[in-house]
Amino acid sequence: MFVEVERPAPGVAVVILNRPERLNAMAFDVMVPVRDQLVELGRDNDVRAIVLTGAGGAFSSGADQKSAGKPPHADGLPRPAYALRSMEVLEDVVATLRRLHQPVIAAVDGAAVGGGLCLALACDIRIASPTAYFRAAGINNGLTANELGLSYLLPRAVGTSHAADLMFTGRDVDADEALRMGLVSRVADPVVDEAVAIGERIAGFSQPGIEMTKRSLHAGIAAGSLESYMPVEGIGQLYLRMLTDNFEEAVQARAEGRDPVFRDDRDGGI
Ligand SMILES: C/C=C/C(=O)SCCNC(=O)CCNC(=O)[C@H](O)C(C)(C)COP(=O)(O)OP(=O)(O)OC[C@H]1O[C@@H](n2cnc3c(N)ncnc32)[C@H](O)[C@@H]1OP(=O)(O)O
Repeated sequence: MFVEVERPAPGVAVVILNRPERLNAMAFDVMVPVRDQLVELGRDNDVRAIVLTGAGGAFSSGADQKSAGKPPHADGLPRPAYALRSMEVLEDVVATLRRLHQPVIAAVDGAAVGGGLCLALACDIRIASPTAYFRAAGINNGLTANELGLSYLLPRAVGTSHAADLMFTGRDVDADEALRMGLVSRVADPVVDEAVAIGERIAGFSQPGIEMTKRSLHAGIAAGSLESYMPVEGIGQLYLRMLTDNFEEAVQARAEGRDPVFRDDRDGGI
């Protein structure tokens, strides 16, 4: 199996790209099962946070340049249509990461190159090991550096100046520089343990609170204007306020000097 799923702590699943001999390159027999596993975990209400990582000291070296294999349902297609199907498989993984209810934490060790960088960017949180490095590699391959949403995701993560630097130069960014530019939020060793600890913390909060926060975060990043967006965000806050007692519990717990215990089922759901 080129994909492993582990459950190291309550509420936390770890999805591991597992083809270390190719630095977890994104062949179809890796990425189709990754997509399927993510969809499966998205339907599992006991999974409150997901960690995405790679086996053997690499996150992913991007598109498989040796033997990517065949995308599903592409037999007999002319070359341009075949190429489109191939991209769609990889794009679907990026879109799935974003669509999941649960926050996804990329735990990057070693290479996050080309499509591997895009996978990390599609996650909600990125953390790096001290030996992680990142490269927008399209340009190094004589192509464009626009792939799998990179030109959407990267400027939103690090700003246009850093994004342009990385996309036009194809240079490597090490973990410390990635931290400085905001490409990752932490450098930690062992990186997966840190990611699981973040997942456990997330799993302790209100489930709809976390889900709504993920929705709001990404809607906010993509919103056209602050003034049109604030009411949308506010409705999310009110929705939680009206449908749970969590806010009252948080205030009460603070007054009593204890940790709050959140319950999300006052009205038995919607
Ligand atoms: C839509 C998406 C588009 C894209 O993703 S475009 C980007 C595609 N990816 C790349 O251009 C990266 C290609 N790989 C590299 O540049 C280097 O690798 C690295 C910098 C990532 C790592 O270098 P080092 O640490 O020296 O390792 P190593 O000896 O080059 O690789 C170890 C084994 O892994 C295989 N491998 C590495 N990357 C890929 C890949 N992308 N596709 C298939 N195999 C790969 C190699 O060949 C080799 O294997 P062997 O020892 O048998 O020669």
